Amino acid sequence: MTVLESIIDGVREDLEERRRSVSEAEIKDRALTASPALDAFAALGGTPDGEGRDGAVRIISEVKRKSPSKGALADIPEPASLAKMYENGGASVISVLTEERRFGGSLADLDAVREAVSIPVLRKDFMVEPYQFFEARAHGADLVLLIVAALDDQKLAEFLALTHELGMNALVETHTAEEIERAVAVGSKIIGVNTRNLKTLDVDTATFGKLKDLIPADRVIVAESGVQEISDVEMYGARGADAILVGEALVKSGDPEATVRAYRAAATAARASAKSATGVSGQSTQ
Ligand SMILES: O=P(O)(O)OC[C@@H](O)[C@@H](O)c1c[nH]c2ccccc12
Repeated sequence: MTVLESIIDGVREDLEERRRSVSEAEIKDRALTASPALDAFAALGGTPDGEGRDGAVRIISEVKRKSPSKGALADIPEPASLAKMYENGGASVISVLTEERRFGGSLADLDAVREAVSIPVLRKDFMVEPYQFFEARAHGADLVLLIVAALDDQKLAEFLALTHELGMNALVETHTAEEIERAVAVGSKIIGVNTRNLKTLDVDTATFGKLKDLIPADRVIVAESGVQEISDVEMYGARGADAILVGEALVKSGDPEATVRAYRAAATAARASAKSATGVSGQSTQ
């Protein structure tokens, strides 16, 4: 069994427990009466036809207590105040892990962050049942994560449609050329390349540059995972990331606000200079 499969087994068990206390009818009702979702695609710099982008590299800042690969990262007693610091530093989206067993997150964290910030919020979890999409919306999420490696084509299409019906966007996460092809084919507007392999947990940040050109330029392209220092965000920016998802480096930083600000500026500058060096949109010479 891969790590991903064993995480999903736990997610399903926890989900059945929640379903026993809040029925599907009830959670649907809460989803449909929640205040409307914010436009995460626009917040990440997306435009309808890919034209007129401003060239800024956005930072998706994550509230992450622990992970299966790294163990405990940070206590985060107040996710709301961390999220507020991220927002003040210029984050474009806040990602909140809601998976409990391996990542120490919860829907209560999502509620707290939603209350605290006015930018879009991503519910970061392992989405395997329609119930979770209603739940995400009911708890104020604007964006959900869809992990291509965890879904067959039919589920991917079904879940993307449900996400859009609920007024949300999806960050569709890939790790291989084949997964990118599937994400593109289903019409994903926001596509992430996770440089961490969720089956083995190995990180190789070069994966982003190798795969990025397979994603059409009218999609919002997100580099995910593996940022340790500012040179990593510069590399992702130079390789043409529209946005970068950062967890560990921000939760461990003594000054999350300044770190987000510095990452955004450095990635944007690196992207601009790579672009002017080659004359080709967002590509480096390698
Ligand atoms: O802490 P990092 O290396 O900056 O990674 C953040 C984020 O990309 C990572 O948390 C992540 C990416 N995809 C996921 C899927 C599920 C859980 C977590 C993730």
